[in-house]
Amino acid sequence: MGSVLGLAEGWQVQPALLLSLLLLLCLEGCRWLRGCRRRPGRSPPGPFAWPLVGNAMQLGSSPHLTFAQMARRYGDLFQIRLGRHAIVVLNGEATIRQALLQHRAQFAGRPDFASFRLVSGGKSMAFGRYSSQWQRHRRLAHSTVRAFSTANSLTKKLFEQHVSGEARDLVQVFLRLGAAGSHFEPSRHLVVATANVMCALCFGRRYSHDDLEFRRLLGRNDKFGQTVGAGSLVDAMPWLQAFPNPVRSVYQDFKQLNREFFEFVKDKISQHRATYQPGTTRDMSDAFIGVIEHGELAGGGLTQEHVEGSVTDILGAGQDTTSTALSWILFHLIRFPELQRRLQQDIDKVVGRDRLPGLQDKASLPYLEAFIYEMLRFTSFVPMTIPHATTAHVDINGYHIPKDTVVFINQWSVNHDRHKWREPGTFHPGRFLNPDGSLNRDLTNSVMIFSVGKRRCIGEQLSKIQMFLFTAILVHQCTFQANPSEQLSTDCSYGLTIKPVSFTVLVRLRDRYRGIVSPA
Ligand code: HEM
Repeated sequence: MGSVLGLAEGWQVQPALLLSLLLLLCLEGCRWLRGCRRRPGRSPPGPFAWPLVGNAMQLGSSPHLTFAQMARRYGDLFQIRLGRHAIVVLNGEATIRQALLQHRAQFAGRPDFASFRLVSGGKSMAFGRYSSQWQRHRRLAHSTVRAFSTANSLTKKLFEQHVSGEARDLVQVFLRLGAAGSHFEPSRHLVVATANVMCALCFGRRYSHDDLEFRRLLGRNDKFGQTVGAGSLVDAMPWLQAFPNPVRSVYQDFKQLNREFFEFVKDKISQHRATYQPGTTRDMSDAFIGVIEHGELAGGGLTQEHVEGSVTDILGAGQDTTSTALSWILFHLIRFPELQRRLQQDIDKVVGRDRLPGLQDKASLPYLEAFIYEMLRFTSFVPMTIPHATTAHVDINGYHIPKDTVVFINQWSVNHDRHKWREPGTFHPGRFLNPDGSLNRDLTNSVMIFSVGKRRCIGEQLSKIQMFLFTAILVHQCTFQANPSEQLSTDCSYGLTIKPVSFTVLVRLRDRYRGIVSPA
């Protein structure tokens, strides 16, 4: 009955819909013909773009791979169209560095996308357009992140304690879940663990792994990434919102999850405002309230809502990325048991069995660092940066790019460049070690996953500490095994971050209980 009614209603709106589509098609056709006639000689090359949809049908399920293929044909800088947007795609280390470092300000914009305006209550720094106010916002966000993590040895120690506490808790959760020798899905617990690290910094509190409301709040990271990731059709083809289709559903989920996430943060910030005491900084929320509402930036263009915007940005960006990194680390530990054994041997030799690994051990564990860098390179799990836009006309590689052009930056292409990496499709941590076993810093620095230039990630140092400590503590305490009834596949779901398809693990405590981590 419901479906018959639905069909009848559908038929009533269809003529209007068809008319609008036809009109759009005509407008697109005119624009396309004009473009063909007027295309200046120095426009970047690129594949033929169809009216209305442009190159949308060619992107496939992994646009970064498609772009790398297109780069072989058109060069490292080429142009595509998605719906009504001309998009310049940058590939390869030289071209990306030239754009983002030699023309920093010109490539530091963000597109004026409707979805971007919804993030963090419309006051997002990460998705905000480039301006002098944005620069003040970014400086403040960056210095606040540093002040609670790597600014000096004291803040570093405090941060280490937060991460180490979460890693210990995670070991207990894993041992509890695997107590009866059962396999379980680890990813959602990695999300809670990393979100807890960020909640400790932002609000001075953490949540239980069993807190269903917290888990629900964090459980839709994929919908966020599918909407704002490069190649998303949500903003490129706004007319897709006019009738039911998968793009519209993803966008509806995106709107709701942004609302809920922002409300969660807003609630915490209002509690902080109510109990705020000048001169006392309990956490990042207090730090933002202090500077924006009571300090030197009061009345300086950043408003109260920038407090909520900044904290939402940091909490959102901080948990999705780092938890995805940890998922890929576990994935590679079970995929390559021999590498896991080598990591355990190294850690046992340096740390012993009577204490947990800490940051002081980092310099003595080059293979562990190499393993993490190889995970970053191999997966390139933020394959494309958040889309950029040009803030002015710019000439690069002999091509002219007009102001306000959307720019996609293909980090994956840098990490899988055959001229730079031997067998880039092979997982081989040893590539990052010098012949004497030390870490090759030049090579680790050239892995591109945090972007470069004015939009470079502000959480890089903080997340590197987390990746090291979580991995070291998990591997020191536990052995991870794949589920023999599961085929481990390197397939992944594409978005702003690419995630492994769901997999389960078996976790065993390595030693008898020695009082470091309490038994399950
Ligand atoms: C392994 C973990 C992480 C990776 C791989 C990563 C990667 C990235 C990338 C690729 C961008 C986009 C840069 C661009 O558009 O050019 C970015 C931006 C950003 N990241 Fe991260 N990130 C990570 C962790 C974090 C953490 C822990 C935080 C929080 C402290 C954070 C906060 C941000 C913010 C606020 C931006 C926006 C910067 C801007 O637009 O100026 N990220 N990150």
